[in-house]
Amino acid sequence: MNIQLSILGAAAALISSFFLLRRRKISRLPYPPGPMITDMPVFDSWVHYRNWTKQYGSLIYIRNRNILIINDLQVADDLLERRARIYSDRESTPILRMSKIENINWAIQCYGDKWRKNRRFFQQIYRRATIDRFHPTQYKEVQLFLRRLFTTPSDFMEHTTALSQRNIYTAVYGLDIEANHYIARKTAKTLEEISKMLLPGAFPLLAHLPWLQFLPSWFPGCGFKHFAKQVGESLDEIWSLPFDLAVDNLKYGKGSSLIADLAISLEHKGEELHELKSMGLMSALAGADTTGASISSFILAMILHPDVQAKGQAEIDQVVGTDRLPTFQDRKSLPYVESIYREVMRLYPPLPLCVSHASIEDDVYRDCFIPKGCIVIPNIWAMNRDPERYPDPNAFRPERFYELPKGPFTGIDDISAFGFGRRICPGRHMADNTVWLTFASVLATFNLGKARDEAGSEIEVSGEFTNAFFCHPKPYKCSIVPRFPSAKELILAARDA
Ligand code: HEM
Repeated sequence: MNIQLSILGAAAALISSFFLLRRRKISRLPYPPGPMITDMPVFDSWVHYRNWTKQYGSLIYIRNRNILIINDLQVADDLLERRARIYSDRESTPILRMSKIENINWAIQCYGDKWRKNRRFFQQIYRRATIDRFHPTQYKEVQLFLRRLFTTPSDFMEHTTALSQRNIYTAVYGLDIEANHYIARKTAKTLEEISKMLLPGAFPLLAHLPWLQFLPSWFPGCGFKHFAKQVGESLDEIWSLPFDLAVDNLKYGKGSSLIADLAISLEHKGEELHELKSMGLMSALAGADTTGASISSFILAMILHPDVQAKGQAEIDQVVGTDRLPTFQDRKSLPYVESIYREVMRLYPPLPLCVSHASIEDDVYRDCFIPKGCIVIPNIWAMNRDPERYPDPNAFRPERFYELPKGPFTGIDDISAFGFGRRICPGRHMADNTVWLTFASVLATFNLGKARDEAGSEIEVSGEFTNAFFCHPKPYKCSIVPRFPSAKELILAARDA
């Protein structure tokens, strides 16, 4: 017995000295090049990060903040996909810990069993094989969107927000929730606040003086404590409120829903019930703004590129005709529309800096040392504008996908707007369907153009985007008119479809 113990002890000592020696050896390697930054840029940071490439290359390490910025798709693929075991963690900052939102918002949960269970549960609902279950909701909501565009075209931005929110509330909770509903407003506000917490440079004082978190909230400079607490309470509320409504509706015979049906079947399983509620929360939180941003960017792109719009419309007229709306079955026959979709997602990724990943182990890449605990920022915006991969990268040119030898219908994971590796967006099949169907249906029925002022002159569109965590067009004006007389009938007839 004693001999066995000594052998085990010797083996353990050998293994730990091996790892110690290895760490010493690899930590002598240089870090990837990069600047020393006191305050990280908060606005247009993806542009700043891309501009650093000229000086430091596409892999940039900020040593005093332990932040790695990836500006290149190949590097993202090498690290976040192929070494996903190392790079699938999230950073747990003091502000996030204070808000206690990690417990139910698993998009920011650390890589571990809890996150794994939540994600597995979520994926069962949104996996590709069963994603068609959402088609009826998607048709219904897109048709409602068309009718609203027809009735009050100048409110198109509100209609876009409503479409992306309603799609989730109807599909998951069976609730008829408009954008001005308390739940929708609270969710949008909470998301805005959480995204503030996720910005690398957003709480500079706390980043420099982390011990401030232990002082009371009335102490000068500690207002962030109150903010964090209030975000935690808001999140709790939107975690429960729509869920309770959906369950009550089922109990009192007012209608069933995906989430309520599952809740009944999981009634006595506490942990799974928790995951179910988080599934609903995460759908609303992660799914609405991102989808809305893509649709808004599409409308803007069509105004600015009437030639592209006309080509998309011509393809639909030829393949679908003018007496019905496009369906998912038409998708594979509409390569130019697909190319428009891919180009919108390339140029205007709603989350230009993805959601930061973090590493759980020391690593060596291209002869450089990347330390454990490193925050990894995938700069999707820069990757999608890489001139080697996309010549003339700032031009909106769907032909770059249309003219590919294999055509535009490559896998959904080729759209790098959805992130990477084990953290890749698990709602992407749902998002892909909603966004595509909206683009195709709008092209089929409306002409989008610049609005005109009272004197009849075109109102210029700035083409500006928000520049913090989310990237979506700033408010702009637009003219939306049915393409031909029978388009009006098509839009209104869809009510009974
Ligand atoms: C156009 C629409 C969408 C875009 C561009 C988008 C993009 C993203 C991105 C970039 C991430 C981070 C991935 C990473 O860390 O590597 C993400 C995560 C996530 N998305 Fe989406 N998303 C969209 C729609 C949706 C929808 C509709 C849902 C739900 C139905 C959803 C649910 C989630 C969840 C739960 C996560 C967290 C995943 C995790 O941390 O493991 N997203 N999304």
